[in-house]
Amino acid sequence: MSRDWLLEPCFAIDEESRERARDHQAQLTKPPGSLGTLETLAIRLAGLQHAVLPSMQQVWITVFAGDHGVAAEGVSAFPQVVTGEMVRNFASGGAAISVLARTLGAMLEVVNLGTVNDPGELPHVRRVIIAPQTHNFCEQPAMSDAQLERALLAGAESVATAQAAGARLFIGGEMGIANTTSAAALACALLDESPAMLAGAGTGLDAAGVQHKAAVIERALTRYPVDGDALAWLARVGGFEIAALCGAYISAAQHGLPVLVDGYITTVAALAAVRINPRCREWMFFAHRSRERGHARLLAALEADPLLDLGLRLGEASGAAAAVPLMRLACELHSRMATFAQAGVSGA
Ligand SMILES: O=C(O)c1ccc[n+]([C@@H]2O[C@H](COP(=O)([O-])O)[C@@H](O)[C@H]2O)c1
Ligand SMILES: Cc1cc2nc[nH]c2cc1C
Repeated sequence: MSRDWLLEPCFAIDEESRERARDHQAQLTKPPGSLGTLETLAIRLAGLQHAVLPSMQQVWITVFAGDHGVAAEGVSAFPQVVTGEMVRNFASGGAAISVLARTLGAMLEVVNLGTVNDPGELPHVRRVIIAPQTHNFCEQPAMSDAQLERALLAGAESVATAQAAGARLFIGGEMGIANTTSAAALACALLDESPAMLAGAGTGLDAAGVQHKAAVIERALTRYPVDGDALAWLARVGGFEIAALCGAYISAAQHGLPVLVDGYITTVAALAAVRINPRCREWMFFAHRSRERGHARLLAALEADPLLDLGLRLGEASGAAAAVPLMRLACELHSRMATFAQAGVSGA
């Protein structure tokens, strides 16, 4: 299986639509710039969607789920069986993201990439079982190159389905017990940062638990050569769902579909995607600053200014879903407000 597709160029941004959207904003009945980020969101989206009046009606959410061998190191507050149990909960409509997606009228897909207690065939769950879990990366690389390529491609497949369904925004979420350990290890490798800076409480570790988690990451990282690109590090310490998100972000940018990045783990996947194909950064919006320690450092590395800061640390695309109404409001204001001329209001 090839990975050459990851380096294909990203879709062109329509600068003319973006500039016409900027001019349009200047004519709306408000002091210029007074709607702040609600203005710049609409202007950026115009360039990305190739439309002076962008739309945020059709939103697609994929939650990628996978289990992690490093869970055996006692790095999560919850047992590993929760990953598979939550896949079932996503499917039956009881999870936070199920409620959020229904409320937003967003399409929700779950991709099971491998869970230790496999919930089997379920409605709205696509099965791309790579293995029951990754290897414990303290002992051996988390996955083989072939497994990495399969996971990256699973992300691209979700983007293709989203686009065929008419989505104007792609949201990726994740579910995987111990995946904050995997994400932190990957971030430490990519940013040359210490585990103490980037390892946090995850699902709810206490201070001693976080210290243990940082020590596990420290020990794991010393197993591997210091060099290596983002793909090498994804295979060494990543997760199936993190790799799938990375593939989705790159594919979305290549196919002209803007993405809204969720929380800590998804931001690490976004960082890996940008390292692999830097122009995909232009297609990313960042939803929120997670409570997880290190997220601010990751956002800074991506020069990202997230829309919300609500103290969320759930994952499963919940923070991104919470930011969708703001993106919708930005589009509605942009396309429905009266201009000074239409309303007979005097300009400055
Ligand atoms: O997205 C976040 O910012 C976030 C922060 C902390 C935890 N999580 C979620 O919690 C799970 C991983 O936590 P842990 O402690 O098992 O590594 C995983 O399913 C994530 O979706 C997510
Ligand atoms: C219950 C539960 C739900 C989640 N959703 C995303 N990560 C999660 C982790 C746990 C533990």
